[in-house]
Parts: sequence; C-alpha cells; structure tokens
Amino acid sequence: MDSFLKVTGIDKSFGAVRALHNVNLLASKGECIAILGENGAGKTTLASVLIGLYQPDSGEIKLGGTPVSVTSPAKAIEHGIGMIHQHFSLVGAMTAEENILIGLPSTKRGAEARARIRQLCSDFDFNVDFDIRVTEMPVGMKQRVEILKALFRDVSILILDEPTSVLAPTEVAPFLKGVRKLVANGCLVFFISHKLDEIREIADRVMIMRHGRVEGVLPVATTPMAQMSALMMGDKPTGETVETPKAKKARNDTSSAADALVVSDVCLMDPGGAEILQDLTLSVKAGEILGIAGIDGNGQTELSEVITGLKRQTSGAIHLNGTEISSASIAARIADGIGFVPEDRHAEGLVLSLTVEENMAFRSIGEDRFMSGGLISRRAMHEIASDVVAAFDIRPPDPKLNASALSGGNQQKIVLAREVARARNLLVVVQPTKGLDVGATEFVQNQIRAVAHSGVGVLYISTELEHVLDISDRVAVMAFGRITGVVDPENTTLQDIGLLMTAAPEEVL
Ligand SMILES: Nc1ncnc2c1ncn2[C@@H]1O[C@H](COP(=O)(O)OP(=O)(O)OP(=O)(O)O)[C@@H](O)[C@H]1O
Repeated sequence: MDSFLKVTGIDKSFGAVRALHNVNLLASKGECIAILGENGAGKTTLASVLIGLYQPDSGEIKLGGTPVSVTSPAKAIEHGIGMIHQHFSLVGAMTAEENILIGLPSTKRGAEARARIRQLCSDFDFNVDFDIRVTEMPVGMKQRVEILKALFRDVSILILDEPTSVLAPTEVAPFLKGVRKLVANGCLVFFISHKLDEIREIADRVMIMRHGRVEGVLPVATTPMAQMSALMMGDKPTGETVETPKAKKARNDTSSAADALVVSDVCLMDPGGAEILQDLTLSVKAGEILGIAGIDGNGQTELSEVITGLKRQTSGAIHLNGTEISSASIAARIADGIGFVPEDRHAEGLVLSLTVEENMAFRSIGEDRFMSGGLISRRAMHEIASDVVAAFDIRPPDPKLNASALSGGNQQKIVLAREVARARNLLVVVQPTKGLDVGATEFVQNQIRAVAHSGVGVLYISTELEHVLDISDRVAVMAFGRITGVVDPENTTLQDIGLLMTAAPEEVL
C-alpha cells in the first residue's frame, strides 16, 4: 500500500495515565479509517497528537515519507491536517463566513472566497444560514461550519470526532454521503465513532483502541461487528440489557400519578422577534419518562432552558408538582429538586479547571450532605465523590483530578451523576448518550430508568431516535418550536415520527 501517513511508536502519558502506548499506523489518501474504542481508550489523545494539540512523549509522524513536527494546530493546518472536535471552536458573535475566513489574509477573503464557500456547501449538501451569527445556530449547523472551515483550507487529512452525534437522524445519511465524497476526492478521513453501524457504512478500515494501545486495524467489509466489539471491550461483557417491554410496562403505569411537570402555552421569542417556542404545552407525570424527539434546532434546547430557568419564557406558565415556578431562579429550581444534564457539557455542565469532587458539589454547596458544623466539609465532598466515581465507573477513579483530565465520556458521567442526585422531582436530560461508548450508554440509560422508577418525572430530549423510543413511556415530537404529536413508542413507526418531525408549521395542530 502506498502510505501517505505513517505513525510510528507514539507514546503519550498524563502523569500516571498512559493515554497512548506505542501507537503505529499506516494510512493512505482516499481512505476512511474509523477509530473505535471505549471511553478513555485514547482516541481523542491520538487525534490531538496528530493535530499538534499535544506533543507525543516519543514516536514519529511522517507525511509522504518526510518526518513532520506538528507543534500546533496551525502547523497541522499547514501540513493539511484538520480536525472537527466534539466541542466547537467557532466565534459565537461572527457569521459562518466570518468564521470560515478568520485568520486568512484579506486577499483570500473576497467575493471569490465567498463563492467557493457556497460551492462547498452545495457539493456536500450542507444547509448553512449565512445571515445569522454562530450563537444563533443549532449545533448541527455549527458543525457544518467547522467542516467548511477545514475544507476551505484544503486539508488532506480530516479527523472527525464523533461527527454524527449532533446530527438528527435525517441529517446523518446526507452527511455520510458528503464524507464519502471527500474520501473519493482523495482526502484521508479519520472517523472517531462509537456507532458500529455507522462505521460499517462509512469506513474502509477500523482501528480499534483499548487502554491506549492499537488492538487492530481491520478491513470493515470482512470484519464481523462482534469481532470489533470484542476487541474494543476486551473480555468484559458489553452493557447489561436494559428493560424488557414487560418491565417497561410495569414501570410506566403512571396513569394515576400526579403531574411532576406541566408546561402550559409557553412561548419564547429570540431577541430578533423570531418565535423559538410557540404555545408549547406538555406534561410529565411523576415516574414517567417523556421523550422529546425532533430534528436538532427545533426548540428542544430552549425548552430545556425554559424549564430549568436558564431562559425566561415570553409567555405561558410552568408548574412543578402543582406549584408555579415560571419566574423562579435557577437556584430555586435546583432547590426544588430539578436536575439538568445540558447538551453542551463543557460550557454549561462542568467547570473543567475544578476537580471532579468540586464539580460534583457544584451548585449544591449548602446542602446538608456537603456541610459539617455550618462549614463546607472537604471530607464529605471527597467521600460523596469517591462513592459516585466508583458507582459510575468514572475513569481514572480519582476525584481529585481536574475535570479537564478526563475523557469526554467520563466527563459526561460526572454531570449525570451530580444531576441524578439532585433530581428529586424532575430530571431534564439533553442528548445524554452523546459521546458515550456502548457500555456507558447502557449504563446511563439504566440510571435514568432508575431515577424514573424512584418516582421522578424525566424529560428525555435527544436526536438519537432509537434511544428515545427505547427508553420513553410516551414520545412527544417537536418541530418549529411546537409539539406536533405525542405517540406511544410501542405502537408507532419511524415514518410516522419522521412526518411529525418535518411537519410544516401550518400542518401543526
Ligand atoms: N489533558 C489530560 N490530562 C490528563 N489526563 C488526560 C488528559 N487528556 C486525556 N487524559 C486521559 O487519557 C486517557 C485517554 O483519554 P481520551 O480523551 O484520549 O479518550 P477517548 O478514547 O477519546 O475517550 P471518549 O470516548 O470518552 O472521548 C483517559 O484516561 C483520560 O483520562
């Protein structure tokens, strides 16, 4: 094989954690290599070494036979290596075009450049609104802007870190098609993903990582999924199975339960006067899981923010256990027993510069369990966090590490653990399985089921339709800031839901 990229003997440690252990890889232009591995396996670290965010402790990277020193992301771009991260790095106050052209000399930012951006958009079927700022964009659109930014810089190696996790089901197929086009054009694409079916669809080879080592680089077409999964998980069993339909029925008999949450006729306007939520009405009973399905950017995030107090509705009312909380502060809602797992864990869920145990106590200081004799007890904080770290299998199992030192999946577990503990009446989760490996996904779903089982109402918002259908007792579909229908997940079809997801405003009841 004519290898364009040659990675030899890469090692990278963070203190005692050996994140990469003698990683070797040969890859050619015009192929798509999936990188598969459990949370914490070293996938992001390897990608970060390739794009110069981290310097390896040892090892070598060659491009076209020449050793290269990738000392920064800017150097990586010079070498034609770009990466789309799970957490985007766009400037919120700027438009798509301004972001794509940022840092380029003015000679490269004229009409020709703008035409090329639009051409790339149409080549890859990317729907991007060029008139709005990034802060106003739904996550899926931000991702498309990030990709355009890399494509505009003519990358020949593009690393995509779980790119479909922010996309709605209907957006995935066109996106994958776009990636295949990129590969056909000679780009070497690394596709980090936890989704075996997607890997099967998009990748030529799969590189399986485990505990910082490469367990194998195998052709996708001839490698059974079971073999990929076994290499990824070692001899550990994959996640426990979930819940039988019978058990789900037994749990979800909430017909006589009281309403935990009632949202009545809620409207939300953005500063420009556009209606983000329109006369939205729904209810969640105690012990019930109400799923919210919908294409990203149809008001789901804003719904979660209005319920948790991060945004104030323009009109309408919100009741928790029969008491109106429409104008209550965020702190008052937390005190009332609302737990919230936000979509953007980095921006809203965690303080990365604080330790795991400090993050566990975040916004809960003052609760009896963290206090002793009227003072904050560091010991209680440590003990509570140690228990949670063990129960949620957070790795590395050290509550005194900064949250920034944990992999994305393990950071997610911290937020979930903290919010589950807070949710005495209502748990609102947005994209809770994003970035989690198969085992961790099962684990998180089971935690959420257990919360509902204890009598807490759960609002489960996700673009992962299969997960929503699997876990929810009822599913409300959102489009254009409204609920377009409520369905029984046992008696509905994907087509029915698809229709509700794309219902035009005038078709909405
Ligand atoms: N900046 C850092 N400081 C300390 N430890 C780190 C740092 N970055 C990663 N690690 C550790 O290195 C190991 C590999 O992490 P990495 O983020 O590469 O995993 P991953 O395979 O991308 O996981 P995920 O699927 O959860 O994103 C983990 O044990 C993680 O805790």
